[in-house]
Amino acid sequence: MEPTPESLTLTVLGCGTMGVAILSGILSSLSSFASLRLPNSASSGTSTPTTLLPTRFHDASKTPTRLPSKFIACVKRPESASRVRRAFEEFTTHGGTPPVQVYTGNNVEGVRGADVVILGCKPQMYAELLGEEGMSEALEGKLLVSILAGVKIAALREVVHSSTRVVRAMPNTASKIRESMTVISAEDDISPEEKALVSWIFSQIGRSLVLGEKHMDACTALCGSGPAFYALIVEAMADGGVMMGLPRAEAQMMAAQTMQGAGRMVLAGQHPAIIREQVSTPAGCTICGLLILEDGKVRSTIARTIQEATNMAAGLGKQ
Ligand SMILES: NC(=O)C1=CN([C@@H]2O[C@H](COP(=O)(O)OP(=O)(O)OC[C@H]3O[C@@H](n4cnc5c(N)ncnc54)[C@H](OP(=O)(O)O)[C@@H]3O)[C@@H](O)[C@H]2O)C=CC1
Ligand SMILES: O=C(O)[C@@H]1CCC=N1
Repeated sequence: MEPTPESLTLTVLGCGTMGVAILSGILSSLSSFASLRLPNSASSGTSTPTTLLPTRFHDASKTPTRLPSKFIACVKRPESASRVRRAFEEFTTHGGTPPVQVYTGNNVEGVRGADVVILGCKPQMYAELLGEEGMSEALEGKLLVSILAGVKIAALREVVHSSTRVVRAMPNTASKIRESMTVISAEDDISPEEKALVSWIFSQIGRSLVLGEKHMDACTALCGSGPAFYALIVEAMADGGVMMGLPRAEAQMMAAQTMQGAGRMVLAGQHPAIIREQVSTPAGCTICGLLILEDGKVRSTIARTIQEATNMAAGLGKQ
């Protein structure tokens, strides 16, 4: 994927589980864009974003003028570099160009080559990474998008160059299949073009919305940790099916597809309480099951799970 004059280089500084998920989602989005491009636009030598972008969630009127088309991933260990390279193999171009350049132990170089940097290390490590010799200069004038749980914009600003703009985003592992829910938080120093770029990036890999930073810890619990919580519920539903004689694989698929269906009905505008009432036939089996859930305080347990995970998220990243 050759960069064009309008294109940007995106570096993921600390490319582990989330970095790979985000880059895979973006690469997958860009490859479906490439396959959708009209022949004459492909031969014109330009890659100006058009409404042909295959984004389910992006408002085309807010497409930034420059989009990422070159990618760098920074990791610490050589074995991670091999894992990251393997993860992106499927996006290798016909000419054999690797879709992502992987840097090991050379963060400053990776950031120097970037226009936009996604910070994807563990929360406790940001000061070490951003404090490396030469890093402040490498980040000068650039946009830094932190996906770190619990680390505030003000804390990040303290360790970067004064001209670096900092945005927070909280995506989840479903970025990889372009079904993330990402919450973005930015302050007043971020230009409309930069906001559009961050929204574009995360709308390639799912839905995104903007909220004030005071909500970020709750969003971390709900969106960031959410896949783990829902996975536990899917397992529990499947276990119930297995208990009643269903084969495991089929029970798991039924549980996951039914969860997706319920979620999509809510996204389509149905209130969860209406969904619940419509399924609950008088004297039927659904109301019987719902009462068991209420007896087990499942509603309160799940709500308190978000409460506790939010409190925990708030404490992450403390040195
Ligand atoms: N996991 C999740 O579901 C979510 C996580 N987050 C946040 O995303 C961040 C990353 O999480 P996750 O992807 O799970 O973590 P990982 O541990 O999988 O990834 C961290 C990455 O940072 C790299 N790294 C560590 N030290 C350095 C260094 N000195 N130089 C360069 N790279 C370095 C690691 O490289 P190496 O492998 O070589 O050690 C690794 O690739 C966290 O801050 C977390 O709060 C947010 C939403 C969801
Ligand atoms: O558990 C964690 O700390 C990270 C942040 C959100 C999801 N995983």
